[in-house]
Amino acid sequence: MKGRNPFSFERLLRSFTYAIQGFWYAVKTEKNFQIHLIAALVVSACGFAFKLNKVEWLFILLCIFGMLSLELLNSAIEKTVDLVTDEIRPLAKQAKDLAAGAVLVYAVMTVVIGLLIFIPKIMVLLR
Ligand SMILES: Nc1ncnc2c1ncn2[C@@H]1O[C@H](COP(=O)(O)OP(=O)(O)OP(=O)(O)O)[C@@H](O)[C@H]1O
Repeated sequence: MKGRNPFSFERLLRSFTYAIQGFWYAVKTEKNFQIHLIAALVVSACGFAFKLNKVEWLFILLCIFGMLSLELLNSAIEKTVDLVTDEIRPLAKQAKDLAAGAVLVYAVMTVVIGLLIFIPKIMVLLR
């Protein structure tokens, strides 16, 4: 059937375009996402400055891209909740706070990984 092929190149390209639009919307409008992007750039610069090895880069990349992805999902959940209701409702609060909790849990992990990787290198510099 015409237009129904799930593997068509146009369909794939269209989905990719929508994803880029979502990413760009977050870059332009979402304050927390902008903060995470700046943090990602700073951490990457530190990674190059401290000449991280391949395994350290893998962990840093997982932290950076995982954090950015979760932040996008969190924003999507916030928008969905706002779409469903503009009234104060306990379920709306729970949904938003749970999504924010997911970001927090991952953020704690990224901070711990960042400290484990960078603190020994900073100590060597300070010796
Ligand atoms: N419709 C709602 N009903 C009940 N509580 C809500 C509702 N919308 C938001 N809240 C709660 O109010 C608090 C602030 O929500 P808000 O959406 O302003 O989040 P925020 O952290 O300021 O997010 P951002 O600044 O990223 O938009 C959160 O605890 C959230 O769960």
